[in-house]
Amino acid sequence: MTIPQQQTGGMPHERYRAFPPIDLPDRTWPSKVITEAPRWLSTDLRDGNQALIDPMSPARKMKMFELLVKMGYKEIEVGFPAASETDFSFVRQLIEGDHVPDDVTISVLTQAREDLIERSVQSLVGVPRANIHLYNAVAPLFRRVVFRASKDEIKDIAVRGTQLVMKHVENLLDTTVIGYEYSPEIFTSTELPFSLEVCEAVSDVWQPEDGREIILNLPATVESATPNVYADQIEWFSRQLTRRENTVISLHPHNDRGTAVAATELAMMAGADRVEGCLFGHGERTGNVCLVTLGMNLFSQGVDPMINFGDIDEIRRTVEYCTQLPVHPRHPYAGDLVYTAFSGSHQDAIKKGLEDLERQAAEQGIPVGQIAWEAPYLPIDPKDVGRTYEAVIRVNSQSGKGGVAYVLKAEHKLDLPRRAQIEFSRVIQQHTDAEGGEVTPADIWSIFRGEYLDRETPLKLNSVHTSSAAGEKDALTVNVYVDGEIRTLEGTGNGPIAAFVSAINELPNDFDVRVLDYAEHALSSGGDALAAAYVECAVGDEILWGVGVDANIVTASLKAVISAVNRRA
Ligand SMILES: CC(=O)SCCNC(=O)CCNC(=O)[C@H](O)C(C)(C)COP(=O)(O)OP(=O)(O)OC[C@H]1O[C@@H](n2cnc3c(N)ncnc32)[C@H](O)[C@@H]1OP(=O)(O)O
Ligand SMILES: CC(C)C(=O)C(=O)O
Ligand SMILES: [Mg+2]
Repeated sequence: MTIPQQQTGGMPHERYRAFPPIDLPDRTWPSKVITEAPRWLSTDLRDGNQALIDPMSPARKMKMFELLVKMGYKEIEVGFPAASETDFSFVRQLIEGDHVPDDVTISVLTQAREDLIERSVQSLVGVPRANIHLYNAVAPLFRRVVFRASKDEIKDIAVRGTQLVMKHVENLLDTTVIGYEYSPEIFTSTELPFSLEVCEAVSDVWQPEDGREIILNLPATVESATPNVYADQIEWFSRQLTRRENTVISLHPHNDRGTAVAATELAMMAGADRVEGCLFGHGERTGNVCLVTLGMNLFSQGVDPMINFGDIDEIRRTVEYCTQLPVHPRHPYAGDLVYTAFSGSHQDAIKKGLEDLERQAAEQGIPVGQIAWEAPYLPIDPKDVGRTYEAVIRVNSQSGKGGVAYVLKAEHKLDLPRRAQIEFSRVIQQHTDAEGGEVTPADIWSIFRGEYLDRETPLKLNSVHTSSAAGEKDALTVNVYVDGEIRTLEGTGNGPIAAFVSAINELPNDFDVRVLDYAEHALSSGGDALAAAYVECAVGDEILWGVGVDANIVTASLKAVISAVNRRA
């Protein structure tokens, strides 16, 4: 057999260069395990907002702020107040309206320019605690193209900016505790020793000590390497840095390569203390790292994210309202389809998994919600984020018996025997092949009723008169409509079903019925309980299942026999 040879994609890949590896042979992060949540900072109102087609109105910003507070974020970057009157007045609105809880620190971003720093500081008057966040780009490309400045001049922008922050916050210090964050923008594309040199110089100015931390935020402003490179950069930086005990190393990953979550997690393993990101990965270009995915990834590993994602749909709806952008239906943990299985083998495994959890819970006498989660294809229990199981299993042309059976059991308590499941799933398959698309639970129920419960010809049970033991045998008298005409039938047999079958086999219609299998179960408990009966019959040369539901189990069984007969082609 010849293996087909791949052809060149024909694109100009030679214009791009691989990112060189970091020389760190004794790296320790690959064998670390994340055991606690980092300090989180939400930049939804800054980096997220600056990248929206339609930046948030004050009302939308307030909704976002309230959501972030409610979820548990304690550090929130609320804007770039020197950028616009809208941003400035939103910060004022938060402070003057007393919207910032005591345990929440807001921060504002500024370039290292005195007028902008001064304006940013003014925006914070009256808040008990806030962080000023200053940035300047330090990477070679930016030094050459944007700033046209030498390394020393770039370092000087950072140093001077820090001095200016300290100068301008002087007047606030009586009423406000001011913290400081510095970002060497484009950290990941900058020579590590130079980033370190700039950060050390900034720290020399700020003078961190016990009770006076500095946040050094090391952004992947444009993600340009594999996640392991970011981890190496963070481990290298963290090891070299002086005053490490009073420095918070913060990550600010963007998602240009689609690997921001992975890069963040590896960089956390490499020693970072803090993570900046946005809900659902909003932010410039492909966005900032997604705080929902990061938090829920921790949760799914048994680590408390220190954020409440318990009503994921409400969080998603609020973010969609604020950003006016939709969350993808397959977004991890939150998308419409992420706890949904369409394909047959997945549905089968999920159904068995959920039943197994219920069995374990019953055995241990505790609610399912207290059992350690382990279910095929479902990394977390959808109920933990406020979803229900109803939406888990959905049926289309790729679905098998398990999904259909699951819907009938979950929605109508009908627990079909295995071969009946196979038979009914073929009925559904005919429907999906003919119509295409998804079959909703309502469709499934209507098809099921039409197929098994609602057919009334040629037979329809009118009433069961007697069912009594007659010696070894059961005797039965029933009134049945046969082709619309009422008839009283009598029969005997080993049990009421056999008696009924012998009676209908006496009819001139030549039904030729034999019972092959039988199952029954209660549908509900209590005085008005219903029972379901399933009978597999040979009717002439066809093998057919019938289903009957009734308050009386004997009547349910007879209805099931009639159901099978009426389904005969
Ligand atoms: C990676 C990030 O997300 S960084 C945050 C980016 N966010 C934003 O920029 C949103 C808000 N910004 C704005 O609205 C505007 O940029 C403003 C109002 C702050 C400033 O606007 P302008 O004064 O028109 O300047 P502009 O934004 O074009 O800045 C370019 C100038 O600032 C300099 N500059 C850029 N960044 C910085 C910085 N961090 N520190 C100091 N100077 C800087 C540039 O070198 C350039 O200088 P030049 O004019 O001498 O060539
Ligand atoms: C301002 C900085 C932290 C930034 O947003 C980035 O580098 O992406
Ligand atoms: Mg950013």
